[in-house]
Amino acid sequence: MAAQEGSTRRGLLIILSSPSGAGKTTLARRLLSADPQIGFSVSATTRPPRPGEVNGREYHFVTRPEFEDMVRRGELLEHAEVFGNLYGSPRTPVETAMSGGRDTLFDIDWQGGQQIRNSPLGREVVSIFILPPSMQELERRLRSRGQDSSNVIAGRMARSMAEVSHWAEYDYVLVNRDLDEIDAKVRSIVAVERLRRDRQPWLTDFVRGLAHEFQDAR
Ligand SMILES: Nc1ncnc2c1ncn2[C@@H]1O[C@H](COP(=O)(O)OP(=O)(O)OP(=O)(O)O)[C@@H](O)[C@H]1O
Ligand SMILES: Nc1nc2c(ncn2[C@@H]2O[C@H](COP(=O)(O)O)[C@@H](O)[C@H]2O)c(=O)[nH]1
Repeated sequence: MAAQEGSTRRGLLIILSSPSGAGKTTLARRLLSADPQIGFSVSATTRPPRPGEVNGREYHFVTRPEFEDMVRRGELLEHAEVFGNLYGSPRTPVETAMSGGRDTLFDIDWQGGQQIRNSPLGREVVSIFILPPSMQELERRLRSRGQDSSNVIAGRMARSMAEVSHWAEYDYVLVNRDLDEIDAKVRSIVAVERLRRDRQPWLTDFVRGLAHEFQDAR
């Protein structure tokens, strides 16, 4: 029987990083609603919830001791301290999705990106860094989000170039000027990455089938 297209592909790990406020969360929501093959990695964090955030949807909100227990038990694929809070990506949902051929989207900082890239799962990583069109626009976006105090916004702006300094570690780097434009670019990246030869293991059997057919016809 002919090999089935996509039958044994491992899911991609799509990592989005950027300075805070450049638009990762907004972009992630768009991608997830447009593509049912992609699931979101819901991080654990010790940060308190923002208005409207729901436990288990945006984040798993945990205490510092609970987070440290998760680290000790090896339950996190990566973890890092960002803006004074702990954040980490739970391992089990990602591994389950990967082996079921479903892709996972991460909204994580450069430290998390580095850890996953350097892990045994690194082969399946597609990493995308999002730049703001200008620092002035970045600050405007942080303010317009209306969810952080002036102090928090000042702290995030102060650390923004430290995050940007890791841009060259990523496979793709995009400037988020227009949401429709960047959304289309990210979707193209995902589509092309799914088509890489090493992500289509069924092709080996398919080509073997072509060879048999060729022999039989001679
Ligand atoms: N292309 C864009 N043009 C104008 N506003 C945008 C654009 N992209 C995102 N925004 C707005 O900028 C604000 C910050 O975006 P978002 O929360 O997605 O950033 P983020 O990178 O996820 O930040 P954080 O790292 O803090 O979670 C939001 O109010 C969002 O609506
Ligand atoms: N290394 C990780 N970074 C993470 C994770 N989840 C989120 N983040 C990053 O933290 C900052 C701040 O996020 P916010 O929701 O408090 O604005 C942002 O850069 C996120 O990408 C994680 O699991 N690991």
